[in-house]
Amino acid sequence: MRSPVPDYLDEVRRSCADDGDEGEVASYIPELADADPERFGVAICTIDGTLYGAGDDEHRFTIQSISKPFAYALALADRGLETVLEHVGVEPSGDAFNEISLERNGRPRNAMINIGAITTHTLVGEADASPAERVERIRSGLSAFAGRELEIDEQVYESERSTSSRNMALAYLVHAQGKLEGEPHDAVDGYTKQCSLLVDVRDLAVMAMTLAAGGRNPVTREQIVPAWVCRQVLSVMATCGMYDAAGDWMSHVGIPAKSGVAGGVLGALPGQVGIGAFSPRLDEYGNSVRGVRVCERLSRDMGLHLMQAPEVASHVLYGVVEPDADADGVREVQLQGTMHFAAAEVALRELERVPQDGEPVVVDLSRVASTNKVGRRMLREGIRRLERDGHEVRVEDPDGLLET
Ligand SMILES: NC(=O)CC[C@H](N)C(=O)O
Repeated sequence: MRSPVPDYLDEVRRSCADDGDEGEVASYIPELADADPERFGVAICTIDGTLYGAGDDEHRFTIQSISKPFAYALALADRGLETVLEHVGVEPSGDAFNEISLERNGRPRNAMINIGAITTHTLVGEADASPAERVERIRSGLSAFAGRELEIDEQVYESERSTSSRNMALAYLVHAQGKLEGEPHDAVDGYTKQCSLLVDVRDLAVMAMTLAAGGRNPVTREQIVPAWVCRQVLSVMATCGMYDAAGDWMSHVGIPAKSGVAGGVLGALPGQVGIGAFSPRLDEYGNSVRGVRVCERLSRDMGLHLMQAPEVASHVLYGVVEPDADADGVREVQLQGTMHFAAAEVALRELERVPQDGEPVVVDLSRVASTNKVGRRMLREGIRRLERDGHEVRVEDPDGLLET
């Protein structure tokens, strides 16, 4: 059998291209104005590292603002949440990406808009790192997310550097507020290099899936940043990733995402999928028109909205064997599925129904696919209480789920 997924992705790409060619290629960075507006690629990466691509999926473009969540991730990993929060907030700005969005205490509102991203750039690496060391930490860190060595597009870098007065003004403003580490000029120069890293949509899909998989690159299997960092980054992406269109995006598409002015869009759905899309024409917010369309289609077709309530709790119980129905007369509670808080609560209610007759009980976990920390703790506590009530409890746990 040939998997239908590539055919589906091709079809999505084609229909999103057919839906019109609105939007304008970014031109405030002179080099970007030369981009071929018809280029259009899309890729998705699954949690086991399988990659599907369609269209111009190997065409390289500069990452631009999609570097922001990853630089934020590295800053969090290198300097810790507290230090990063002292310099950059986590509130949506509702403003355009290059606005002066400062809180009253002088802190940029979030790390997804330029003013916050330039500040975040200076927090990557050791506190006393030189500007060059910082850029290299970012280049190699983003490469680890992508699973290959990324390079800077020198032409785009030079082009943006020659027109970066606005970013320079933003950096000086943060500096004046005492929230910028180092010199404004170094911050903007390094940030511009960070934005000039070259990627294709396959890279974006892997980078997105790494964020969506708690920091483990699904292809290289390397743990790039701790899981708490990804949770923080995805939260800020969900609320601030699409600039002033962030609320509309979250309710409509429901996937934490980030766009860049070169035309890239990255979407990361926790635990499920990483999406990369690219097409240079931008809408009024600076988001790729076709990239946005692709994400809308994928979300709608595949049920990827983050706030779509999952069906879980009703399928926790595989069965209960009453003692008289079983030849050896032992009560058996058979569980299945994924044991997180809601599922374990259902399981505990079933254990609560076991009569206090001092008879042995089997808790069968052989059909349980996985547990998280909370699910494990709750099940262990249920078993402890059954034992305390005088039951001999045998736990069938062939995969050692309760031991980890
Ligand atoms: N939205 C973007 O992608 C902006 C990134 C660009 N390098 C800038 O700072 O203006």
